[in-house]
Order: sequence, then C-alpha cells, then structure tokens
Amino acid sequence: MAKTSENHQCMDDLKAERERCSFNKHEITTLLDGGEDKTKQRRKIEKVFLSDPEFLDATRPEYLSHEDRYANELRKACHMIRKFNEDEEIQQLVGQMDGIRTLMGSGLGVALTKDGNPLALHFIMFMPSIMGQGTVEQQGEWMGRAWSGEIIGTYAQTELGHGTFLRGLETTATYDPSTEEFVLHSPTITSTKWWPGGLGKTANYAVVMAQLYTRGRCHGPHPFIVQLRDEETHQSLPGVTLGEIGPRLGMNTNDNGFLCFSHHRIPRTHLLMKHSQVLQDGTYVRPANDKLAYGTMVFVRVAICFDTYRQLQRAVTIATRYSAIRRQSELVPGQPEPQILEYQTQQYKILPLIATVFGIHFAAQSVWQTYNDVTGSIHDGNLDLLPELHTLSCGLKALSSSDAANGVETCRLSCGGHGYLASSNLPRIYTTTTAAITYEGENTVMWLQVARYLIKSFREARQGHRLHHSVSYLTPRPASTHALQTNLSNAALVEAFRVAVSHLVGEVAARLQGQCDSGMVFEHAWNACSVQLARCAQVHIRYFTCEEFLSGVEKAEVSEATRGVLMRLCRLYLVFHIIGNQGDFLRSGALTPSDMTTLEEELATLLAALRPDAVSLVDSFDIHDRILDSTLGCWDGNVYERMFEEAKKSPLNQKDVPDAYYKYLRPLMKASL
Ligand SMILES: CCCCCCCC/C=C\CCCCCCCCCCCCCC(=O)SCCNC(=O)CCNC(=O)[C@H](O)C(C)(C)COP(=O)(O)OP(=O)(O)OC[C@H]1O[C@@H](n2cnc3c(N)ncnc32)[C@H](O)[C@@H]1OP(=O)(O)O
Ligand SMILES: Cc1cc2nc3c(=O)[nH]c(=O)nc-3n(C[C@H](O)[C@H](O)[C@H](O)COP(=O)(O)OP(=O)(O)OC[C@H]3O[C@@H](n4cnc5c(N)ncnc54)[C@H](O)[C@@H]3O)c2cc1C
Repeated sequence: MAKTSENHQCMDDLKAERERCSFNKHEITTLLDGGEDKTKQRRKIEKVFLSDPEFLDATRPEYLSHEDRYANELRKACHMIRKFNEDEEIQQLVGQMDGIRTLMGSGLGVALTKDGNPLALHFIMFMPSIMGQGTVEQQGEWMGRAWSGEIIGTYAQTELGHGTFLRGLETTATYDPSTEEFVLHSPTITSTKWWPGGLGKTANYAVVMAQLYTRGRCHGPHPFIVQLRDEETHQSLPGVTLGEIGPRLGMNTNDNGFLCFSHHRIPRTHLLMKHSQVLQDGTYVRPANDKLAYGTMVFVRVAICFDTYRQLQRAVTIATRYSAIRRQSELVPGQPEPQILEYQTQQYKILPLIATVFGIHFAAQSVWQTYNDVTGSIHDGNLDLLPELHTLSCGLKALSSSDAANGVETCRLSCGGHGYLASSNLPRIYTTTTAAITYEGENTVMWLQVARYLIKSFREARQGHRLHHSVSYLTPRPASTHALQTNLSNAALVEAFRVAVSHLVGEVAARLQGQCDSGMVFEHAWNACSVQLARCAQVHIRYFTCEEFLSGVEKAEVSEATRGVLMRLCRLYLVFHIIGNQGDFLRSGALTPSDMTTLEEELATLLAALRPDAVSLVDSFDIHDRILDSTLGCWDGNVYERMFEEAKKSPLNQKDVPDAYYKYLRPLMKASL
C-alpha cells in the first residue's frame, strides 16, 4: 500500500491540534494520577511491563478458540504475578502490599489481560474478603498463600435463582458440633452458584456466601472460605461440582463458573469470623450490624468507579483523536472536507464525555476517602456512617457505570463504521464497561438503595433529626434559598441541582405517604412509586458529582490556564446535565424557561471554546498506545495504515481463496453446470 498524502494529512492534523493547546497538559496528567511522583511511578511501571515480550499477543484474541483465549490471558496474568513477586524493584515501584491488586486493576493491568483477567476476582474480591471479614488469625492463615498465588480464590455469591436478593440465597452451611464442621449443600438447581469470575477453571478456593444454620436456626448469608480443588492435581474435590458457564457478551476469559455442593464439609474455622462467630458448641455470636457481612461488595463498588472512569478515558481518547483526523462531507459547499470534530453535533457527543471523565474522577476520589474514613471508624466500633457509605458507593457505582457504558457507545457511534471494527477497541471497551452496570449490584437495584436512604432521611429531617452530610440538604430550609434564578454562576447551578432533587424527593415522599394513607401497604406503595424513586436517586448522585467536580477544580493545584480549561469542562458538565434534564429544574422552580434558553446558548459557546483543546485534553490522560490498543486512537494519527495492517492479519486473508470456497461455495455456484 502506498503511503498516501491522506496519511500525512492525518498526522499533521493531530500535530496542529496539539499546537493549539491552551493549558499545561502535564498538570492535568499529574492531577489525575495524584501527584508528580505517581505519574513518574506509573510511567516507569508501564515501561517495565510493556517492554516485556511475554505480554505480547501472537494474534488478536478474536482469532483464537475459547480455550486458547483463556490460556493466553491466564499465561499473561500468571506472568504478571511472577514478575511482581520476583522483582524487588517492581515491588518498590508498585508498592508491596496492595501493589499487585493495584497493578492488575490499573489501565496497564486491564490492557495486558485485555480479554478478561482470570485472576481478577482473586485480587479484587477473594483477598479483600479475607482482610475485611476474617479475624487476624484467619488473615495470617490465608493471606500469605493468597498473595504468593499458592492458592487462588474467587467470590461465590450469586446463584442461578438469586443474584440481587441476597437474603434469598439457597446454599446452606449447617454447623455440625459433633465434628466442628460446616456442611455446605446446594439443595436445588437454583441454588447452584452461577457467575463468579475465575470459578470455572482457575480458582481452587472461594469465599462462598451461604445461609448459616446452627442449632436449628438460620442466621442469614455469611462468608466461608471453601477449598474447591485439590492443591496438587487441581481436580475438583469430592462433593464439589464445578464448571464454566459458557460464552458471554464480553470478558470471556474470566471463566465465570458454576458450583454446587453435595454435603461438602469444611472446618468451623473457615467461617470468616471478624464480625460474627459460631463457637465450638454451635452458639452464634451476632455481628454489630448484619450488613457488615456485605463489606466486600462495598469495597468493590468503589473500585468499579475507578475502573469505569479508566474505560471511558480510553474510549473518549480514541473518539477524540479519530474525530481530529477524520474528514467527511462539506461544511461549506465546495470547501475541503473538514475534520469531523468541526461539526457541533460531534463536539456535543465527545466534549461532555471528556468532562464526565473528570466528574467521575473527583466523585470517586471523594467516595474512596469516605470509604477509608468509614472503614476506619467501623474498626473503632462506630457504625453510624455505614448507611452513608453504602448509599454513596451504590450510587456512584451506578452513575459511573451507566455514564461510562453509554459514553463508550457514544464514542463508538462517533467513529462511524470504523468504530464497529474490533481493531478500534471500542467494542471490547463497551462489552467490558457495560458489564459493570449488572455486576456488583444491578444498577436499578442500586438506585433504589439510594432512594431508600433519601426517603428515610427526608422523613427523619421532618422529625427534627440531624442528617448526614450528603443528604443534609433535605433538612427544611427557609424559602429564601430559591433566590438563585437571577444568577447562573457555577455555584448557582449546583444549588439548582439541590433545589431540584429536594423537590423531587419531597414530591415522591408525599406520593408515597398519600398511597399509604389511602390504605396501600408501604411495600406496594414503594413499588408503585419506584420509577420516580430511582429518578430521585439519579439526580441526587448527579448533584453529588457536580459538587465534587466543582470543588475538585477549585482546590486543584494547577496554573490559571489549566484551571481555566477544567472550569470550562465543569461548566459544560453542569449545563449539559441541566439541559438534558430540564424538566426536573423547571418543575421545581430551580430554574426558569428563560434560564434554559440562556444555558442552551452557553452550551454552544462552551463547545466552541473547548473544541481547540479537545485533543490535548485526551492527550493529558497520558494513555500509552499499547494500553489504548486502537487503530483509530493511536498517538500519531496514522489510522488508515494501521487499519490496513490489522486487516491483513485476518486468518481469512492468509489465502486468496479460502478452503471453505471449495467445500461449500463452489459446489453451489457450479451446481447448474
Ligand atoms: C486513590 C484510588 C484508590 C482506588 C483503590 C481501589 C482499588 C483498585 C483495585 C483494583 C481495581 C480493579 C477494578 C476492576 C473492577 C472490575 C473487576 C470485575 C470484577 C467483577 C466483580 C463482580 C462481582 C459480583 O458481582 S459479586 C455479587 C454482587 N452481588 C450484589 O451486589 C448483590 C446485590 N444485592 C445487595 O447488595 C443486597 O441484597 C441489597 C442491597 C439489594 C439489599 O440487601 P438485603 O435484602 O439484605 O437488605 P434489605 O433490602 O432488607 O436492606 C436492609 C438494610 O440494609 C441496608 N444495606 C443493604 N446492603 C448494605 C450494605 N452493603 N451496607 C450497609 N447497609 C446495607 C439496606 O439499605 C437497608 O437499609 P434500611 O435502613 O433501609 O433498612
Ligand atoms: C460479567 C459478570 C461478572 C459477575 N461476577 C460475579 C462474581 O464474581 N461473583 C458473584 O457472586 N456474582 C457475579 N456476577 C453476578 C452479578 O452480581 C449479578 O448478575 C447481579 O448482582 C444481578 O443479579 P441478577 O443476575 O440476579 O439479576 P436480577 O436481580 O434477576 O435482575 C433482573 C432484573 O430485575 C430487576 N430487579 C431485581 N430485583 C429488583 C428489585 N428489588 N427492585 C426492582 N427491580 C429489581 C433488575 O433491575 C433487573 O432489571 C457477575 C455478573 C456478570 C454479568
């Protein structure tokens, strides 16, 4: 293929884009990394791992069989652990304790095992469960072996019949005081564990959530460490039936599995006993709060916010760079084809997503801080903030995963036909991201958890109780706070969110009460209002994200030029979401129709103001080409040549005439001869 002037034009386009940058890219990179040192450290780690040929794929995973795809990702995941365990310099760079988990969950780790990491659950759920749910002795017994990879675990909670409704799990763990053992049993087909990542073929242990029975009483779901496979032969143990559940929409090398028990015995001490215990004689010791057994899920919900943020970063980097090199149609008849990024509608697809990356970043940092504060106070015996943490982690997990998944799909659409190619990497980013809407608590269910807290808080406020920080706005205030319409400053727009969500919560609370007053039982009234309740929850978490975004930009230690571009992004985020949901603001009186007209005009101005910085903004995410893994999004913009090179690698292109032609097509085509 000849090197065309088209290729050079693409590369020149990106060069020109970069020359117009109005801010300091490095400042944004370090802001997102958490400091200059962190950026240096990340780049060093990326260099070490990306220069290791063991992490190269011989061919695209799409061309491999299901089994070979699994083997390929397992090979790389194991190499990652070995490399980490054997190299002190890497341990120092990554950080010894949480390091391997951070590494596997980083943009680098996710990109190296791009088809789905079979060991992900070991690090993200099995080990955190032992740390969060196990006693110090249990941590001592299991953690060393788990860190070294001597045992590999997963988190087996969901069953064929129940995922969301945790209290409805059917797997039983019945204590037998005569042998001091629990007997694990799957009494029905619907009690089969179904979905846990790594369960099919990789893990030899699992934290299993099962209904704890002792002295004839059920005490609800509890976590148990259960050995599933022989440590020597890796064969499944007697009484344990294991397998993989078959192909999925994405992440096909996570070997999501099934598991059932037939009266499988484990020692009493394999109940993770940090919060509740069963004594030798079968006495049950209650936890300070039943929901402490769900702690691992809270941790993972926060971790998911960081993962979805990174997935959206990658997608929007691809879409932005591609939009700067792609030329299509005519803006002015007879003029050369413009970059598609010149079209306002294209800017409207992409620029709010760049803003969303920052919104999720600041909100996730804040929830991570809350997570650490609250787990610290739980450790000291104070459980007051558990509902606040639960609500924020459910809410931000739902918001970040749905914004990211919808955003990735918008990025794919913004790349036209080429976004549908596997080599753009957008299909894989999408199938990975959309899974987060479902796992770790399906999003609608998460929204309804947030709504429960809002309604409860609203009612408590009316009874004169003091509310926790994130919902303190539900406390009745004097009407004067509504005097914001004259001013559309950033603070006023955040305040408009507050007024809108307070109004929505007030409306739905009144509707709920009205239905209960007219004789409906609360649960039915709740269900009858649940569309509106989920809506309240979404606006509440959007409000939280807007607040965090604005205060994050205000506090950021950056130059004025950099703060300027961040402020424009924050403003775009606020305006975009207000216009997109204007009914909520108009109905509550938070804003007027004339405000909407003003904001619509401002939206157009913001898009135009941000457009020249678009490429530099995504460059500042500092995503290595290997991590981006996209023909459309590469740094140099040499898109068309890369697409051609990728196409040539298709197995179908290894012969001019494929064997299938002789077998099927030729007999058909020549049948009439
Ligand atoms: C600086 C940056 C640092 C970042 C560091 C991060 C580390 C990064 C490391 C790595 C990153 C890697 C990222 C990679 C991520 C991607 C990996 C992919 C892995 C995939 C994992 C998927 C695993 C799973 O899916 S496991 C299964 C998950 N299952 C669920 O989530 C089930 C959902 N259901 C439930 O949670 C519950 O049943 C429920 C919440 C729906 C309801 O619970 P319930 O029925 O028992 O209770 P009630 O409805 O009766 O409620 C009672 C009461 O309790 C409250 N409640 C419920 N849950 C909790 C809780 N967890 N905590 C506190 N309170 C809770 C509930 O609200 C009720 O309160 P009331 O006051 O209203 O009574
Ligand atoms: C890729 C992937 C990886 C996973 N990994 C693991 C793992 O490692 N370990 C593990 O244990 N599990 C895992 N899961 C399972 C996952 O956690 C569950 O699928 C998830 O919690 C949703 O539960 P469900 O499938 O039972 O959906 P359901 O609860 O059956 O949901 C179906 C529909 O019903 C609605 N619904 C359900 N309950 C309510 C309600 N109370 N109010 C309103 N609507 C409701 C939902 O909104 C949804 O629309 C994984 C799932 C996926 C897709």
